[in-house]
Amino acid sequence: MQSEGKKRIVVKVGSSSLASPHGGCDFAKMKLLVEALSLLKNEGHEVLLVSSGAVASGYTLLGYQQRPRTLVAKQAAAAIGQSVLMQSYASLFAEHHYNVAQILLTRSDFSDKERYHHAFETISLLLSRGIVPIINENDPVSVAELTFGDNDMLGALVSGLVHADLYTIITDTDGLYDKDPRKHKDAVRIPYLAEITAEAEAAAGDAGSLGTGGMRSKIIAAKTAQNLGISTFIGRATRPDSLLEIAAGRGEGTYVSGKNENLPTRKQWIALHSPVKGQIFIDEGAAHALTRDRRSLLIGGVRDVAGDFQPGEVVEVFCGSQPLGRGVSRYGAEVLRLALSPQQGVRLENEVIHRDQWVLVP
Ligand SMILES: Nc1ncnc2c1ncn2[C@@H]1O[C@H](COP(=O)(O)OP(=O)(O)O)[C@@H](O)[C@H]1O
Ligand SMILES: N[C@@H](CCC(=O)OP(=O)(O)O)C(=O)O
Repeated sequence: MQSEGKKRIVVKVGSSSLASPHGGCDFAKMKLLVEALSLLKNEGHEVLLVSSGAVASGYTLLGYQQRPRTLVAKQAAAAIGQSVLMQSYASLFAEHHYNVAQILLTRSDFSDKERYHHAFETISLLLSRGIVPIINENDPVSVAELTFGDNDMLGALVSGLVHADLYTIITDTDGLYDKDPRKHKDAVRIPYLAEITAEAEAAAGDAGSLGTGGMRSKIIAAKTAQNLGISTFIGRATRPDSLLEIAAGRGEGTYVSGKNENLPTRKQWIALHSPVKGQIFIDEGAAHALTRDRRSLLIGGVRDVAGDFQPGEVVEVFCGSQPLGRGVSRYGAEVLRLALSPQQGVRLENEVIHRDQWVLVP
């Protein structure tokens, strides 16, 4: 538990803020970043770093002149660059008397409930011992992550996992502009977003030469964090005290407010990570009970069942063609089908989905 005014902050840093434009890591940029992170820690905040830059730091050592395009070359570059990054972080943090730990994750580590839990336990112990966890995608073994994925989303999911107070995305631009500032001189910065509108999403464009996802992936990640109840900041860290300013709400960039309360871990897993094994179709009365009255789903409101799920697996719930949310079904598909058949006369003692095991679509 953090003491009054002390925050748990996840800081995600993009390749553009760590690597040199011609490949290899930029030690001056990393030194400044580590100083800024250490100042946060000196003030008693808990800090987790989600660091990109493995591919950008490794490709020249692999013998490439430019960032490689093929998946295997990116993976090999990441394998080299990741160890270069960690060596640099370890020695730079040591100057401030802090130790670091490396955690490499893939999406499948989140969808497996046990691995998800272990990641949480490990990170929690590291934080309680004052260590700085440094997290990246496990690029050499992940497939989708390197081609479509981005660390902006990984940072949002890690922020949810550890119930962060603030998610900070450090990039080479001071926030979201109404259009890409690289292409439009008259672009205007948006300092605060209460809601991520379609307009804001449309304004956010692609990456610069070093990054992967561009501003668009940052906005999508901020939307995920928002739905998990976590506020996000997007901007630069150009001075040692930049992160302190950002944590105090005075950063120059874009703040996106978190909606409602932090979503409990169990519900985060259902909403974002669980494999969906089937569908349950319900009538309007049951839809009201679930969405408006926050009640559990009873068999009386179930109209149809699709898929072949087992008890305890996650299903999507629809009213007609409208997706309403996801929940853990207490019963398997087979039993539910028997209960829906008037000839079988099977009665169910309990609710089909308990309200504590249910999340609405955002
Ligand atoms: N509307 C926008 N506002 C701000 N930046 C934008 C916008 N659209 C596109 N960008 C670009 O997104 C880039 C940041 O994304 P990216 O290169 O992926 O960085 P990182 O490596 O930090 O993840 C900026 O350099 C900027 O040019
Ligand atoms: N995991 C990859 C980075 C992927 C990524 O999202 O990069 P960026 O857009 O710079 O945050 C790496 O370390 O090179």
